[in-house]
Amino acid sequence: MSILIKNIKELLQVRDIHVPIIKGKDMKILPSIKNAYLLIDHDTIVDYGSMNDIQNLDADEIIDATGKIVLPTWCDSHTHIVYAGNREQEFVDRINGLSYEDIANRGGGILNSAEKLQNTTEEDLYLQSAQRLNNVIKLGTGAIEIKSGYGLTIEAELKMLRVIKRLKRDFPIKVRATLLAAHAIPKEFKNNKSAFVDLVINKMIPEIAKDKIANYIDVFCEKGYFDLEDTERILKAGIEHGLVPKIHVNQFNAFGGVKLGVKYQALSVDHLEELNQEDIDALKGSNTIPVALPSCSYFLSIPYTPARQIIDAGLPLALATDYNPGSTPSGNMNFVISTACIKMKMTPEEAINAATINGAYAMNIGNRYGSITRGKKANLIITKTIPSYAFLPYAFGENHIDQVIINGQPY
Ligand SMILES: N=CN[C@@H](CCC(=O)O)C(=O)O
Ligand SMILES: [Zn+2]
Repeated sequence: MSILIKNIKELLQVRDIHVPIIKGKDMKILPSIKNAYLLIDHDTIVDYGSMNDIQNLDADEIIDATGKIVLPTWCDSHTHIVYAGNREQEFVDRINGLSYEDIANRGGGILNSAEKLQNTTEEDLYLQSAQRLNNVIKLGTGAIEIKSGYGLTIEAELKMLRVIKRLKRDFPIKVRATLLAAHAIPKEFKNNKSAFVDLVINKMIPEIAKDKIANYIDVFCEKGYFDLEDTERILKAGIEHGLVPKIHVNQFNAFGGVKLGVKYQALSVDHLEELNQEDIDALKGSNTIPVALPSCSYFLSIPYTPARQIIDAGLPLALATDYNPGSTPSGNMNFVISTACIKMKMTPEEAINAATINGAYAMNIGNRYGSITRGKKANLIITKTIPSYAFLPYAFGENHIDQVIINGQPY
């Protein structure tokens, strides 16, 4: 089955040679072809170019994209979409004056979601999560990372990871799985955190790694959750079991988590709402990509990750949703891109690079995802008729997507 998309107003993120990561000033460059065509064979991009150079290309199906822009689907490298129920009551509590920290201290927050998840059947958890995944694909996400972390017991963490495995099997997009056993300290371990860290290291990581059900190891490195010593112990254990670190750091406090992540060659360090010069220096010369989650800052009214400081220091930056029931009940990458431009002063080119090639890097899937390159997966967004690609972040809150193509098939 082949598809020819012709008369494309502008084809974005065209890279003849695969580019693994985009940093600093280069993030301002978004290569494109105006008045373009793109040819798909089965699930793969096989050719593209200017309509002026098109040579009798034949295809089983032709899509006329006059007035429309075509770009690679979003690569969302940080989500928690497998969760049970919602936390809108906590949202109302925050409106009425409580902080995220106050709610967590009262036994709400992550512990609230863990209780809900433990009391939800695996089938129901799958159905709730599948609905969210289906929705985000329609919003243009073509590759996604999903974390555990609302289980907090071996059984419940395994339940989450099995649901992720089933989503991977049942949906056509690329799914990567992360073990985030150290997401919060369960009530039973309130006064004995080190016993919980021991459980994570001695039982959870070996058991889960044995099933080869996760790709990454994550820790919520934050005051009141897991400190540098806990994080280091967990990362070491994860690495010993073949898991690559990808961590939550600097959401509320900066105290050396970034440097620690770099020391253990984390693929990414995520959140970074609080960031100091020492963190920036640690990232320089490393292979660790910083990941910003602007929808989380928006929802919690906390600072935005200082994108300008990061990019102007010559570093790369990826953008992701953080879709979860507590700090970001939205998986809309289009909103992330708008918010990055509006609130973090990223240019549309920087935001699109951050959400495609750099998002793919943050999941280590750049060889097949993130750009329009011959041989990469035909995962594409076809927009509605819009005046330019800057219109995508500019006209925020509206859906500009006409069609999503996943593995060469309209979704
Ligand atoms: N900060 C840690 N984890 C999630 C929020 C979890 C929750 O509140 O349920 C995050 O990335 O924002
Ligand atoms: Zn998160």
